[in-house]
Amino acid sequence: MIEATLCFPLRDLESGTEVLLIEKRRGLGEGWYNGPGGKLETGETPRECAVRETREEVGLEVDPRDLEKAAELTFLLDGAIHTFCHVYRTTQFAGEPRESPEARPEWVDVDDVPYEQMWEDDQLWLPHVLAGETVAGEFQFEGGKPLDEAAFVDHDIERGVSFDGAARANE
Ligand SMILES: Nc1[nH]c(=O)nc2c1ncn2[C@H]1C[C@H](O)[C@@H](COP(=O)(O)OP(=O)(O)OP(=O)(O)O)O1
Repeated sequence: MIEATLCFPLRDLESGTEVLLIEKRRGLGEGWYNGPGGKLETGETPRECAVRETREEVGLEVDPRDLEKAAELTFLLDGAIHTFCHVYRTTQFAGEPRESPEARPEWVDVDDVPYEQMWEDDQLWLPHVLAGETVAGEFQFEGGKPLDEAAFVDHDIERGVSFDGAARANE
């Protein structure tokens, strides 16, 4: 099982709230929009991974304490857990987004997210994450690897979950 993260930086403008998305240039979901993120490295906590990936992919500095846990997503492929993903949002960050070999960053109005150019499951959970809610979701894919070529067949979503338990405070 792969453990991974996604991070959604948010900024408030007079015109509304924007989220920093990336157009992914390589790896799983290449060519699609997502948040900065990636796989945990050995010995790393999910928060540390989200901070590192956000720095590596778009050059923003985030303090792990400013990351708000927004979702836990389980992606199953042919009945087995393929990826467990920790999702964070933050309104606190330093620096200006810049391109990297992995990602092209783009600020997007939260009401104008390009769901048709994203993982099919994103439209089911990301609107809640961007609205400040918490989500636990399970998403089933079928048809063999890789996950981004498999068919999205079923899902189960719980909203308003708590991630504040002592054991999970640092996740
Ligand atoms: N169904 C799905 N919906 C979604 O929104 N993001 C998904 C997803 N399945 C995987 N991801 C994300 C989670 C994680 O951020 C990323 C993992 O992709 P990769 O395995 O290609 O890792 P990356 O290459 O981005 O990371 P590193 O290799 O660790 O730099 O894809």
